[in-house]
Amino acid sequence: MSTVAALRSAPCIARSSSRSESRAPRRHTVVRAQKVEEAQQAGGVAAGEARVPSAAVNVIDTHPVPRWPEGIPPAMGGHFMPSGAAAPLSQSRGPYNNIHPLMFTYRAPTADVDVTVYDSDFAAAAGLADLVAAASSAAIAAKGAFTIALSGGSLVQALVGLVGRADVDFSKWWVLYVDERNVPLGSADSNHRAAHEQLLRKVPIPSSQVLTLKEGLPVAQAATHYAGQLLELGSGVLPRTPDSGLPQIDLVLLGVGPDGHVASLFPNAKETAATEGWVLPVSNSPKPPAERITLTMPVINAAKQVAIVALGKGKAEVVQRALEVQSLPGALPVQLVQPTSGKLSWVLDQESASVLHIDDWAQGSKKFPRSENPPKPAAA
Ligand SMILES: O=C1O[C@H](COP(=O)(O)O)[C@@H](O)[C@H](O)[C@H]1O
Repeated sequence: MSTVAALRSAPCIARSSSRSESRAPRRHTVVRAQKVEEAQQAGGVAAGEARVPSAAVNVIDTHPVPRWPEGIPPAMGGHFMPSGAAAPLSQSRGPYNNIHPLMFTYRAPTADVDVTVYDSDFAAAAGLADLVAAASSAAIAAKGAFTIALSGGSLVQALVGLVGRADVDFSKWWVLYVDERNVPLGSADSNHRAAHEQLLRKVPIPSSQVLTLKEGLPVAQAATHYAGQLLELGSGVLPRTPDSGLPQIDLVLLGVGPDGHVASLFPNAKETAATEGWVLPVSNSPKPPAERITLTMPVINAAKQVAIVALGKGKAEVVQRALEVQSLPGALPVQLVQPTSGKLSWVLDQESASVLHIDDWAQGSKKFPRSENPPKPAAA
């Protein structure tokens, strides 16, 4: 197995075997992540090898045409031939050759990814609470405030582990929404309502520090208004990234839909490809309700830390696709979540991780697409 393949498949894996009554889950590190540069320093990868398709997952070359003289990278849906080389670029001129190839691009991740598998959803909620508490303490120590962006959907149920945490200074929190449905805040469809019921009403966060959607506006105006609220926070609470001037949220908590959507960034939607703007309107969400506002992918990726929380059997398939099968860019928005300089963590439980091939990762044998992997030798 080449080092390249090993590195491509080497997020930091930890399995938790916490008992449900324990707040601090026991963890057992199975694989330690190794950054490309570290491997190069250690002589594991020749400098030229860290190119496309490279040691990093989700890399797409964005050079002008001809872009992939050695074939479409597996990250773009190309595949390996039995020799191990990428399949050659197709010359066929089918009906789809008007697709704009640069609408979606993947970047090389700059940081390690860690994946933690907890024994149960309860243990995952406790682990998530630890992760949030640590991020909160670090931010408050650094700037006296903590900004956290919450998703809706099933994620909010995993936030219950935060209730009653005496080590968290909720008075310094600023709560934003990763996405929100353009409905009244009291609606059963409102992400704010769900977060309020599960967490916000149970912890002492000042209500003025919870940034909610302005009700009753056309969706485009609602998005602009929400972006305005973020701008008004000022850089003491919400610093800007030095290079791009994007807001740097301390912690973004994402759920992931079975179709791979995160926030309200849906597969192959134009909002998912947006490279500018902080908050966008979505007027035709394939998942009801149709009208939403959403942070953009660049804002999500500018965060100091991002955690993707996927729990339960219903998430098993998308988790496996996201972590083990490269999709065409944009087809699985969760694969576009690659913090520019921040850390990315996956929080899973046994059910959502049930179809992952984690043992293969430890051997560094993961190759995309999964079906191209050689069969494992039968156990003696
Ligand atoms: O519509 C939404 O869906 C996603 C995923 O929700 P889940 O219930 O399948 O976990 C969620 O993350 C997003 O915030 C929400 O608006």
